[in-house]
Amino acid sequence: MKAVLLDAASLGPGIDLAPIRQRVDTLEVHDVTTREQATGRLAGAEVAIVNKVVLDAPTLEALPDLKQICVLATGTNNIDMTTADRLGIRIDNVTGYGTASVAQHTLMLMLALATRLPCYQRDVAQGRWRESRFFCLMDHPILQLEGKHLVIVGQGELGTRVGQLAEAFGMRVSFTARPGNEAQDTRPGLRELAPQADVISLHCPLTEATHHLVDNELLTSFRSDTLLINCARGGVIDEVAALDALRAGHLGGFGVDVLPVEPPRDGHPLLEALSEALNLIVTPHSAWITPEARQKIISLTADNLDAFLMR
Ligand SMILES: NC(=O)C1=CN([C@@H]2O[C@H](COP(=O)(O)OP(=O)(O)OC[C@H]3O[C@@H](n4cnc5c(N)ncnc54)[C@H](O)[C@@H]3O)[C@@H](O)[C@H]2O)C=CC1
Ligand SMILES: O=C(O)C(=O)CO
Repeated sequence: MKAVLLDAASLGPGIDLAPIRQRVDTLEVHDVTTREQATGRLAGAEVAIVNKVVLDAPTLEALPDLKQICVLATGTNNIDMTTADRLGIRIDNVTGYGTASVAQHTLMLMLALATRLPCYQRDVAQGRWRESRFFCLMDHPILQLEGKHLVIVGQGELGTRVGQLAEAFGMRVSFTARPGNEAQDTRPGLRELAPQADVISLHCPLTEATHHLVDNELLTSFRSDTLLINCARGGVIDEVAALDALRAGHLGGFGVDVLPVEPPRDGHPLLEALSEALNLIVTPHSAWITPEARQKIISLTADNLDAFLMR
C-alpha cells in the first residue's frame, strides 16, 4: 500500500514517523504541497496523509486509487467531505492529541486578556511605568476571573477541558447548544448566553453552521467588557466585525490563534491592528504545537491506518 504525506513540515521538528512507516509498503514524504500540486503527488496512492493541504472536489475526483485520507489534525475543513463521501473515500482525523496543549493556550489567552497584558506590556515598553506618579500603573481595568461566567461553544474534547481549567479559577461555565441544532438541544443557544458572558471561547469545528457564528449582530449583544477567544478556526468569528467592536470599546478583549487564511500571506486586518493600543492578541495557530501533542498525532494516525487495513 502506498501512502503519501503531503505536508510533513507542518509537523515541526523531532517527530518520528516510524509508526506510520511500519504500516505501509511505501511512504512518500513531501515537506509542503500546494493545492495545485496535490493531485500529481497523490496519483496512484491509496492513502493521503495531510495536515492542512486543501483537498477539494476536483482533486479528489482525479484520484481513483485513493481510499483513505488521514488528517493529521482534528479540524477537517480543508477536505471536501461531501465529495470524499460520494467517492467512498474514508476520512480519519485525530482527536484528543492536543487537549493539554490547546487548553493551556486558551487559558493563556484568557488570563492575558483578563489582565490586559497587551496594554500593560505596551505601556511598560513605552516608558510609562518609569514616568508614573506612584508605584504602579492601573490605567486598564483587570477582570478577576473568579465568579465570572465563561460561555463555551463546543462541548467536545477541548471545550470540556477548557471548562474544567476555568472552573479551577472559580469561573461559572456554560456550554451553548450546538450551532445549527438549537431546536433539538436542551442547552441555551449562543444568542441567549452571549449577553450574560464575561468570556466567550470557541471550540467547535468550522462548518456551514458555524461560519460567522459570531457576527456583527451577535457582537452588539455583548457586554462591552466581554472577552472573546477563538482557538477553533478562522471564520467562525467575523474577525473584522470583532475588530471594529474592539476599536469602538464594545468588546473588552479579543484573542485568536486562527485566521481564515493561513498563513495570512496577503495580510489580515487583525495583524495590522496589533500596532494599535488594543487588548488584542494574535498567535500563529500555535495552540497545538507542544512536542507531546505533535508526536501523539503520529500514534493516533497509525491507529487510523490500522482501522483502515482491518476494515
Ligand atoms: N488552534 C489549534 O491549534 C487547534 C484547533 N482545533 C479546532 O478545535 C475544534 C474542536 O476540537 P475538539 O474539541 O478536539 O473537537 P471535538 O470533535 O471533540 O469537539 C467539537 C465539539 O463541537 C461541537 N459542535 C458545535 N457545533 C458543531 C457543528 N456545527 N458541527 C459539528 N460539531 C459541532 C460538537 O458537538 C463537539 O462537541 C476542531 O474542530 C478544530 O477546528 C483543534 C485542535 C487544535
Ligand atoms: O488539530 C487541529 O485541528 C489543528 O488546528 C492543529 O493542526
